[in-house]
Amino acid sequence: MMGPIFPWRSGNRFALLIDGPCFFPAMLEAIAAAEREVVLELYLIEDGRCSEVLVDALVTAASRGAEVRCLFDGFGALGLGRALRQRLESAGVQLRYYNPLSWRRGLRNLYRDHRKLLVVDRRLAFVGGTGSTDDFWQPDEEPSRWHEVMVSIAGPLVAHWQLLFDYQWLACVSRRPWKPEEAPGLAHLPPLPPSGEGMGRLAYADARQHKDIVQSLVRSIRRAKHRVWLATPYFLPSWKVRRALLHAARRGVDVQLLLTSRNTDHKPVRYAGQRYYPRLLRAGVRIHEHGPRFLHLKMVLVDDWVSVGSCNFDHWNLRFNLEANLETLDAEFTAAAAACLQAGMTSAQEISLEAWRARPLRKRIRQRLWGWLDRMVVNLLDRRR
Ligand SMILES: O=P(O)(O)OC[C@H](O)CO
Repeated sequence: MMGPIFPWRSGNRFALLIDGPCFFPAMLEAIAAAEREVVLELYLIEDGRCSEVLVDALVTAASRGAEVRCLFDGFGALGLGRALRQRLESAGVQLRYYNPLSWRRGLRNLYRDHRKLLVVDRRLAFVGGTGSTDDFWQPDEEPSRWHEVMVSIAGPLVAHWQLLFDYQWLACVSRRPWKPEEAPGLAHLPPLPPSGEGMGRLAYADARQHKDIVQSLVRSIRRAKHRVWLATPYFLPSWKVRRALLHAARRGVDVQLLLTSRNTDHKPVRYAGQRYYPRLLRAGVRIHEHGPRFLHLKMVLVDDWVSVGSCNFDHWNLRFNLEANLETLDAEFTAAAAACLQAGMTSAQEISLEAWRARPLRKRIRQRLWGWLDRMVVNLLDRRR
C-alpha cells in the first residue's frame, strides 16, 4: 500500500444520523455556526431543493468571512448547474473538481472521488454516504426517498478527516501523490484496540494504490466470532470479501446481508450481484432485500466493530474510486448501528434458497446476462494491468 494508514484514536463522540431529514439539518446547522472554515467533499451533487439550501448555507458562511472550500467529483457534479456554481464562486467559495471528464483521459475517466465528508472549524465532521440531491433530502419531505446514514464526529479524529480532505484538495491541482512522511501515518494496519468509549479510525481507499479500507474489512470478517451484518446498495464484492463471508458463515457466524430490492437506481448492478446468492445462501448467509425505499447506506457491523461511509466494497469502487469510511469500536455507536441494520432487515424481504431456486426464467436470463457482462469487463480490465 502506498499511502499512510491512519491510527486509532480514543476520546471521540459519534452520533449515527439516520436519513436526510435527520442529518441534513444537523449539517446545515453546523455550517451556519462555522466561524473560520468549512470543507466539503462530495461525489454526487446536482440541482434541486437540497442543493439550493446547501449552497445558501455555504454562501452565508463565506459571506461572514469563513474560508469555504468544496471539492466535488467531476462526474458526480455534472448535474450541478451554472447558477449554483456561480452563486458559490461569487460568494468566494473555493471550488475544485476531481478528474473532470475529458476524451483525452480515456479509461482514466473512470477514476472518481466517491468520498462524502464535511468538516467545520476542524472540530466537527460529518461522514457517510450522502450526496446533495433531492433523493437524500428535501426540506419538509419525510421520509426521504433514499435510506442513508451519516455520522457526526467530534474529537481527535476530526483532524484526520481534515487531513484527508487537504491532501486531496492539493492533489487535485498538482496531481501530487500522497507523501507518507507528511501524514501521521502507519506503515501497516494497526491491531484492533479493545472496544472502548469513542474509539475510532479513518480507513480509506485511493483507487488501486491504497486500500486499507477493504483490508481492514476482510481482517475483521476473518476474525468474526458472532456476527457479520453488511448493508450496501451495490453488491459486487471482490473475491476476498466473498470468501471471507462464506468462511464466516460456514463456521457458524451470523452473516446477514442487507441489499436492494427492485427499488434501486441501477438494476443491472443488482442483477449482476445476484449471481453470488446461491453459493452464499448454501453456506448459511441470510440475504435481505430492502423494499420500502432505496437502500443507499453502506455500513458493516462485525461483532462490535463498525465500518460506515462511502464504500460499497464492490470491485468497481475499489478499482477506481477514492473512498473513506469511519471505523469505530464504541459500545453506544455499535448498538445504534445494530439497531439501524436490524430495522432495515426487519422491513426487508428475506430470500430463501428454495425461493431463489424457483425464480422465473426471465430473472435467470437477466442475472446471467448482467453477471456475464460484469465478469467480462472485469477480466478485460485485469488484462490491461
Ligand atoms: O455511488 P454511490 O454509492 O454514492 O451512489 C450514487 C449513485 O451512483 C447514484 O446513482
